[in-house]
Formats: sequence, structure tokens, C-alpha cells
Amino acid sequence: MQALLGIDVGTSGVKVVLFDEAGQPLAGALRDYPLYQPAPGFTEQQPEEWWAATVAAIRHVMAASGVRPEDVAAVGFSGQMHGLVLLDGQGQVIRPAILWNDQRTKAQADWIAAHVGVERSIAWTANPPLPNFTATKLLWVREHEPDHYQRIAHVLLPKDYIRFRLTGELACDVSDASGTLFFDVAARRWSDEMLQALGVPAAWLPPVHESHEVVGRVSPEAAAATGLATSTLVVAGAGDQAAGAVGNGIVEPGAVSATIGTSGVVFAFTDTILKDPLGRLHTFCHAVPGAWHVMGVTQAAGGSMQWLRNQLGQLETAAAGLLGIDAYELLTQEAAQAPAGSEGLLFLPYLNGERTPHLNPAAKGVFFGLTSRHQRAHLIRSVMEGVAYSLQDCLALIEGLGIPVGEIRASGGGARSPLWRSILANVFGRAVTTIHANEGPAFGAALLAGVGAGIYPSVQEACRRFVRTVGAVEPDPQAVAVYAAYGEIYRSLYQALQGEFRKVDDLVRRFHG
Ligand SMILES: Nc1ncnc2c1ncn2[C@@H]1O[C@H](COP(=O)(O)OP(=O)(O)O)[C@@H](O)[C@H]1O
Ligand SMILES: O=C(CO)[C@@H](O)[C@H](O)COP(=O)(O)O
Repeated sequence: MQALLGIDVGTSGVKVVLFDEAGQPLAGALRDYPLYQPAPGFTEQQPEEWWAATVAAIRHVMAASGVRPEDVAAVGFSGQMHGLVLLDGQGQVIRPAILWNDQRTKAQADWIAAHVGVERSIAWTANPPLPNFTATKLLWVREHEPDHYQRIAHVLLPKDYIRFRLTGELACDVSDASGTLFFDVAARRWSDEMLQALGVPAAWLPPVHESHEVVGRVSPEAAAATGLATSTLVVAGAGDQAAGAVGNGIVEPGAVSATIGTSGVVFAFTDTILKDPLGRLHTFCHAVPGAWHVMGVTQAAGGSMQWLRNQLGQLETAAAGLLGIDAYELLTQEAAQAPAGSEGLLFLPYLNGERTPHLNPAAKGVFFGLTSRHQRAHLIRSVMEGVAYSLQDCLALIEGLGIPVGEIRASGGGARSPLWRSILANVFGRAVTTIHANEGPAFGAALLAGVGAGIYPSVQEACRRFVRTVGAVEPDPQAVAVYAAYGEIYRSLYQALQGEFRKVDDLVRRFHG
């Protein structure tokens, strides 16, 4: 028996799952780590805490599965994208990682827009400069922390740091590299033009591979720490959205997924490179050779529910432990008591600014339409509905590029909720399915590992064999009409409040920054 290990270095924690050759999970482990917010708009994590959590999760999985270490054929990675990890010449981490949802780098994104130009940025990298992308984070360090900047020898993405600890190899893959703004997405290699224009040494960036390619083996030190064998291969892996798409079978034309993780993403496969002229959708390499994808991103999808749970769900959080279910289940059960449309209560999920379609890091979250009639159930449901409207904004732009959209596959933690899936179906006005497995990007990472180890002939073939859709939810015409009507107001609210978001942002910087 050969086993495959998928490691997903997520935002809330690391998920490690061991699968057999037939894609069946043998054992899994989740280990959380903290997210630090040292100032308004800043989000950081400690790479050492990712590694400690990964080691603990791998040890747990190996012990729980009883699989012999030498039977683990290969490891594949998935990871939160865009985060900046800086290493010095000795391979030591220089400062905490600056994450994908950090909002501090608007000035650096504006600087790139002014000095390189949005059009040239899209021509060279397929994407406009956005605060979320790694390049702006590196420029921020250059400007604000020159001592740190001078020590840089290597720039890595989050999962690639974990691979470095596991193998000693510096490497990246085409899908994750696409989210740095240093990458020529059309040619699938680092962009000399962009690196030169930004004055960033190309030598800082690691070699780039297709996602299934083998980049090394587990090192003796990492084998001692994790319990894995030094014979185990390690493949390049993918950014969490591309890895999740592989796990969902989004590897052929017409396949589209909607993921509610901490962020929310609508993801469509493309076999040619397609770009939104205004850069509102990301155009990235897929984890499938010769393929690309477009995706729209909601900054705080599950993140909005997490915020609500933390602020209003202390009782549920305490009770969940006793009842053996999670707090989100209790909260979404309560949301089901409010009707579709939440009796006129609307939520704009811009708690961490917004990417698609507004590209505005200063956008703010809003509850609109509150009356004394509204109860907690309405608040919870309106958050779920607001996230769905935001994903619908992403879907509309994808359809606007002429990409065919059939049924939509829902995934991520939020898709565990049948209510959220039915809200998605009614807001999209389309059938929404999920897949049989709920290991998400870790499953995709393991399939990529299987291709790299030669167990499966291709990523598409692995998906054809192992990915099954289940649980189709059809849209209900009455609810579709309700959401179409409220959706119009949702969209007009951003237009009405855009100026106020900017003013509030300035005031927060002035008084609380
Ligand atoms: N049972 C549930 N019902 C509704 N939402 C859920 C449930 N479980 C998790 N979630 C949502 O999923 C999010 C986490 O999704 P996940 O895919 O695990 O995220 P990430 O990969 O970003 O860490 C949570 O923030 C929460 O909003
Ligand atoms: O920023 C993006 C994609 O562009 C996010 O997908 C991050 O890669 C992490 O998101 P979660 O998986 O934690 O929601």
C-alpha cells in the first residue's frame, strides 16, 4: 500500500490528511495557530508556529493511521497565498509573515500603479497591483524596516517555508507564484520586467515548478521531527485555491467552484489565459500544466461568520464543546429561523476591505436596514446572505468574460452548512453541489503528490477517478426573486457609501493608527 500526505497551511490552522491510493482518508489532524493584529489593518503570523503545528499534526496523523513511514510515497502542499516570508542567509526568519488579508500596503500598491502602471502590470503579470499581493508587502518592508530589508536572502510564500523546513529545498509552484505580482503568469516564470521595475533581486526568489513536480525528499532532520521517512518525495503543491480546485475536480472547461473559507472565492478553469480588463478578477496559473484560472475573491467570507461568532456567539462556543458540535452549527441553525432576505436586513462583508469587485482596501463592513424587529437570527442570516451576494458579484464578472458556467461546486468550511449552500443556490439562481470528501485543499494537495509520485497519470485523471459530486441543491424560484430584489440594494449600498469608507479610514488612521 502506498499512502499520500496532503498538508494545507491555512489561515486559521494547518490541516494534515493521509490518504490511501484510492483517495480515501486514513487519518487527519487540524492544529490551529494565532493570527496577530499588531495595528489596525495589520495581519501577521509566526512561521515557526506554522512549523510547530505542522510537525504536531503530521506526528498525530502517522500515529493514528498506523501507516509505516516508508509507505508514504509523497507529500503535497496547499497554502494560504500571497503571504510574505523573509529569510536571511542562514535560513532564519527575519520578521513575522505579513499575510494575504493585511491591508497596510495600499500606498505601495498605489506606488506600483503610478511608477509601473496598471496596464503594464497586467501585461507583465496578468494582474494589477493590489495590497494583497506579495510584492507590495516586500516594498512596505523596504520602506518601513530597512534593517530587515538589508538582511533578506530569500523571499518565500507560506507553504514554501514549510516545505523548506521539511526538505531544506527552496521552491515555489506556478499557481502560488502567480499571486506575488512578481510572476509572468502567461509564460509561467518569474517576470524579469516586474522584478527590474521594482528593484527586487531575482536571486531572492526560489525556483518555480509545475504543481505536481517533485522538488525534493524529507530531510533527515525533518524526518526525526515528524516521524516521516527520508525516502518520501515532496512535490511543489499549489496555492490553496488551486489545490482546493483540484480537490473539487475543477480541472476541465465549464467547471466552477464557490469556496467559503476565511476568504470566499469563485474559481473557474480556463484553458487559455483570460484577463478582466479592470483586474477585478485574478488571472493565475492553475495547478494543471498548460491551464490557468480566473477567480474573484471576497476578503471576509467565512471570516465574517468567524467575526460574528467571536462577538455574539460566546455562549454557542462554550456550549459547542459540551454538545460535541461546532458553534457555527448552532449559529446557522438559529439563522434558519429568519426568512430569505432577513426581513430587509443587509450585510456588506467588507470587514477586511474588499477585493472583487471593488479592489478597495478601505471598504468597511455594514449592517443596513436594522429595525427593532430584527433578532439575532436575522443578524446571522444576513451575514450569510451578504457573503453570498459578494460571491455573486465574483460570478457575474466570470460570466462577463464569456466563461461557461454550469452547476457550481461549493466547498470550504462554510459549505458544511446546508443553509449556506441553499442561500448560494438561490442567490446564484443555479444548482449548487458539493463533493463527497470534505478534506478540501489537503485532498487536492495529496492528488498532486500522487501525480508527482507516478501513482496517477495526470491531475485530470486523478480527479476523474476520485472526485464525486453529492447533495445538489436546486434554486427555489420564490427565494431567487427575493434575493434578486435585495441584491440590487446590496450593490447600490457600496456605491452610496464609498466616500464614507475612505473618510472613516482616514479618521481611524488619525485617531487610532
Ligand atoms: N458548520 C459550519 N457552518 C457554517 N460555517 C462554517 C461551519 N464550519 C466552518 N464554517 C465557516 O468556515 C470558515 C473556515 O473555513 P475553512 O475552509 O476551514 O477555512 P481556512 O482554510 O481559511 O482556515 C469559518 O470561518 C466559518 O465561517
Ligand atoms: O487570498 C487568497 C486567495 O487570493 C486566499 O485564498 C488565501 O490564500 C487564504 O484564504 P483561506 O483559504 O484561508 O480562506
